[in-house]
Amino acid sequence: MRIALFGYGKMGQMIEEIALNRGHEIVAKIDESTEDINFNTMDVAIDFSMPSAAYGNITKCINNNVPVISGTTGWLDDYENAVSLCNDKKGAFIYASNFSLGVNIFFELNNYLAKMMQNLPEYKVELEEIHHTQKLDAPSGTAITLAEGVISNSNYKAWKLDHSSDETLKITSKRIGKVPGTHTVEYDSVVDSIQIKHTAHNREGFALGAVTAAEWIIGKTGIFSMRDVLNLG
Ligand SMILES: NC(=O)C1=CN([C@@H]2O[C@H](COP(=O)(O)OP(=O)(O)OC[C@H]3O[C@@H](n4cnc5c(N)ncnc54)[C@H](OP(=O)(O)O)[C@@H]3O)[C@@H](O)[C@H]2O)C=CC1
Ligand SMILES: O=C(O)C1=N[C@H](C(=O)O)C[C@H](O)C1
Repeated sequence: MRIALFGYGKMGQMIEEIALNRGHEIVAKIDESTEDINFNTMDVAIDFSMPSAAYGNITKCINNNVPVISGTTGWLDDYENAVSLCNDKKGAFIYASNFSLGVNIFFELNNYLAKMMQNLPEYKVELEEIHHTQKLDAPSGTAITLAEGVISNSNYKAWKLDHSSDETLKITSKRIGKVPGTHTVEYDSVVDSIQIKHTAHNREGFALGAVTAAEWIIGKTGIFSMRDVLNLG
């Protein structure tokens, strides 16, 4: 498979290593906004760039009939526009806030736990995410997906960074050293607490998931998720 990398930073480089090990070819490494891209050379594009760049990269790929996998976070105000464009152009697109197998299992666990807790008002739920100090967005995309999972199974109407009320779910973001990504969901009551936690030890799981998604999307048309790729139901 001929892969173009949009974004050749920490994730782009890790994806390159895994893709080469799986027998793929990297045909472009794009690290800045440019008009000079030959879309005919690529079978699939993988975008791990920057919040300000992702939407532009994704739309260019869709407009040039290239299936696109995006893991960039912090651009979701434009997600529905990307979906509309992809549907209009009969393209193929996957966004995931987190491509790792472990986190996608954690998402399922979070939804299941939220359903069990939804009629237990004595427990108050909060989320925490910890990432490296270079991260540009807060809260993390993964924390937003977790919050959406809690919200869709509870009376909360929205999430809020660093604040909570009866209506808003609190997300705390911490930026520490080189932490690859740690997410915790905690239900706390006067008598006890229940915590579920995912800790990434490195970036390999994210990168392997993105390459797996790129392999999976070839030949397909539509908007997909990691649930589809991993066949999680
Ligand atoms: N979904 C998931 O599983 C994961 C998502 N992420 C997300 O992926 C994104 C990238 O993370 P990471 O690799 O750690 O970040 P880095 O900062 O290490 O890399 C981002 C790269 O994008 C480049 N870039 C800047 N502008 C453009 C552009 N217009 N087109 C293409 N590339 C551009 C930067 O170049 P320069 O330095 O020259 O500006 C940089 O090399 C983040 O949004 C992060 O949150 C990260 C890990 C997992
Ligand atoms: O920026 C990162 O590094 C990560 N970003 C993603 C997010 O915002 O959830 C995924 C992972 O946690 C690493």
